[in-house]
Amino acid sequence: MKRIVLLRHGESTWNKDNRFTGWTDVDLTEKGIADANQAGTLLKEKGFHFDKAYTSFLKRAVKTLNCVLDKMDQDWIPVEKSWRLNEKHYGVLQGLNKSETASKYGEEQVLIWRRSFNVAPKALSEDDPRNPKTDTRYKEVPDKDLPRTESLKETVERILPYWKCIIFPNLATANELLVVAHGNSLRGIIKYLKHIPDEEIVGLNLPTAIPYVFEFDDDLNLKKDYFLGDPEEIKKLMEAVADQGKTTPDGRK
Ligand SMILES: O=C(O)[C@H](O)COP(=O)(O)O
Repeated sequence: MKRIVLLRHGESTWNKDNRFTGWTDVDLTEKGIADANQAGTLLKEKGFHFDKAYTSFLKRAVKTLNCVLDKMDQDWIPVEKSWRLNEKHYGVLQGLNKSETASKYGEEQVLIWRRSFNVAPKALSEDDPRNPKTDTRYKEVPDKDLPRTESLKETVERILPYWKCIIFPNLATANELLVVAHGNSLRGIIKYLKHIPDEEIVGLNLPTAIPYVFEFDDDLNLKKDYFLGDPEEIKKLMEAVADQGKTTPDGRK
């Protein structure tokens, strides 16, 4: 049996503030660090031994990975970072509060921006200081590949070459791989792995720092997938993520 664990980063400062983040490079909160440490402890308890780990160019994912590996005493394993594992680019929504955006444009519209497959938010203008072309970390990436906004479809299109050519082929020799990334970049990978139809992906919300295990047989066919943790608790966490796009995200009337 071979396993790949997908892990969304721990709580970030903009998760806490309920802001659209995308490619903005915000840090983990104290809680986010604690969440990441807890995920590492759980993975260690469950006996995982990763051959290699992958993460994005964004510090909330990189730091989560570092916490996890430290808790597992596996700091030494090879780690590869790729811009292709970055979060979905949220265009001009980046920095806006999700509830305030729902009050202004409606919850339905925010759901489309957050969870639909085909719709992308309005793109950053070329002269916007947040345009990734001005960020030195992406200097090796051809400008045509650098997003100013993305739908989930476009996010999947930039991730899949990396998944198919770099990550997945490793399972031929490795037994266990870890991928630490983001809510929507991981939704894209999960959609691909589980053949989730476009119209059903809207219902998938990933909680922060909960390991999601994918088991493959020796012919690399997917056999089983499951979250590590209490199913009731995970369901509540997923609902809370979905509710972030409501006008009253904490359930107040
Ligand atoms: O970019 C973001 O805002 C988060 O990483 C994911 O947000 P979402 O759950 O609103 O897509």
